[in-house]
Amino acid sequence: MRVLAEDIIVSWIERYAEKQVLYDKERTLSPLIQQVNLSEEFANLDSLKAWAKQPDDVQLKQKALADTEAFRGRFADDSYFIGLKGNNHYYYSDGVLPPSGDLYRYTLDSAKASDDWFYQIMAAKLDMHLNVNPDVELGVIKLWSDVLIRDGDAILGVVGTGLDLSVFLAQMVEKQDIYSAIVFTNYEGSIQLHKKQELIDYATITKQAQDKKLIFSLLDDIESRERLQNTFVLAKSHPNHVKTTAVYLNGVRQLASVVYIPEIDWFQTNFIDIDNFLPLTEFSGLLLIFFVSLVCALIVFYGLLTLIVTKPLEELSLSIQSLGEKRYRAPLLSCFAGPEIKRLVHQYETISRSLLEHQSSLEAKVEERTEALNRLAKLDPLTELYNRRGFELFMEEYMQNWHEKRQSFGLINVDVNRFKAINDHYGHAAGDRVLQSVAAHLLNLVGDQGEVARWGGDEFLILLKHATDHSVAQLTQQLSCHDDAPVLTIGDDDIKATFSVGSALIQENDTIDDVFHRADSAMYAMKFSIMPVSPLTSRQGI
Ligand SMILES: Nc1nc2c(ncn2[C@@H]2O[C@H](COP(=O)(O)OP(=O)(O)OP(=O)(O)O)[C@@H](O)[C@H]2O)c(=O)[nH]1
Repeated sequence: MRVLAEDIIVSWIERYAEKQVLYDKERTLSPLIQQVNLSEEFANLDSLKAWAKQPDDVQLKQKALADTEAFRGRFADDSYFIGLKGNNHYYYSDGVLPPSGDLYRYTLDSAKASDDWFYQIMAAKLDMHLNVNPDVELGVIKLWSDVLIRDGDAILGVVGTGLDLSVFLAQMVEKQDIYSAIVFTNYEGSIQLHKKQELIDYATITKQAQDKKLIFSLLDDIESRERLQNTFVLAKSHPNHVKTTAVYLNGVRQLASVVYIPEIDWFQTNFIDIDNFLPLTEFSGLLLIFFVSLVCALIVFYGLLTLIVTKPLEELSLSIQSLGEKRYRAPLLSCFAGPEIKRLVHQYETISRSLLEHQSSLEAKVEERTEALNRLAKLDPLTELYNRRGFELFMEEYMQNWHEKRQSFGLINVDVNRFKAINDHYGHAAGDRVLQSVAAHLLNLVGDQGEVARWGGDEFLILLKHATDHSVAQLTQQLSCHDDAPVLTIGDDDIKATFSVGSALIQENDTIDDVFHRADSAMYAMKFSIMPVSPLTSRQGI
């Protein structure tokens, strides 16, 4: 805001100051410029030049003074002065003839400081010079326009007229409306017009450099002085155009606008206190509008960002999370989602779908394998009957049904007779095949009336559901009957597998062990009763 404000002020001041210079030229400075022009015309009077060449020639003097007196009325101050180099005489005329009756006032003396201006102007060959100088002899302070009397390269003297300084100073105070200071300086920066008269550098031409009151010394710091000096150089190269620079004056940051006025070889410098002239508070309305606009823009930006980026990414994140938690939910995209995000989500969906398919096929396979392993863990690999572990699960289930639903069951213990002898005689492989045929035989007998298991070695167990004394006895009878025993042909031999069978029916307060032991004991009772009469093969009659 500061930069903006200052830009506005600077460009405004530049325009204002340019206009003002033109205006000042017309109004304030035009009398001065006019006096300078008149002084130049005055210095060119032929009779004056002729007299100046021979200052002691009385006739030439009379002729010249007649012409200068005729000219005097054209000067605003109705006065003029003539200083002749030839005899160092100083003439002054303001319409009042001195008692001597001669316009001669005194003789200039190069040794006198008050007369130094005369010799300096000629030495410096300043064709035109404006000078604020007290006239000690006459006791007045005037703004003098000094012009050289020349005859070709030869300098014959200095003429000019004075203007009342107070008129200019009054006009400057009038003009000082928006400015903190208006300063007119000569070509080297000596202050010629200033509201504070004590700052005016009187008779600057005759002073030593260190004694001059320069505008630059008014400034607070070296940097400001250098900036103003550079601006003077710049302004001189662009006459009548305002050049600006920021400086510190009286502890305040000010904008100095400098313009060079070639007609009088002066600079006009106007200082303005920027902060005071246009404080930032003036911009508070603008600031408020800017702030509200900024907030609105941010809200719109946030909304768009949310719609285009944040929301779709959030959806994507939720979807990824759901994927990790195995409850996949496809991301829902609004039509505002950015094209890049849509592309990203689309790619994510493709990948996640294939991942899900792969995962579900893997899971199915794992489940299948687990089931197979579970089944295998409960099965006897040789006979494919339930093994001890699988059968125990059934025993638990049957016991539970007994306790909860009073479903009775019977347990039948079946042991192959003399199986060792089969093994020993026909070999282990043959023994395996006998066990397999026994298993098939038992399954066939039991059917869906119960479960069959290989308890270990050549020992099998049967669980008979909804059993009664009768059904248990009937099955036991069937198993014990040697005529119905399974026969396996190995080579020329038919091997008949006969069984020792013991059974028990669940009784009140029985544990499964009780039932098991009763059946086991019954089986052993039978085994001991029939041993060792059962034949190994039907043909051998062993
Ligand atoms: N071929 C084969 N033999 C087995 C298997 N498991 C156990 N056996 C054998 O079965 C035989 C069982 O012997 P015993 O317990 O004495 O049974 P048995 O010879 O029928 O004697 P009794 O029960 O008194 O009639 C042992 O020789 C075991 O090595 C098997 O999976 N396959």
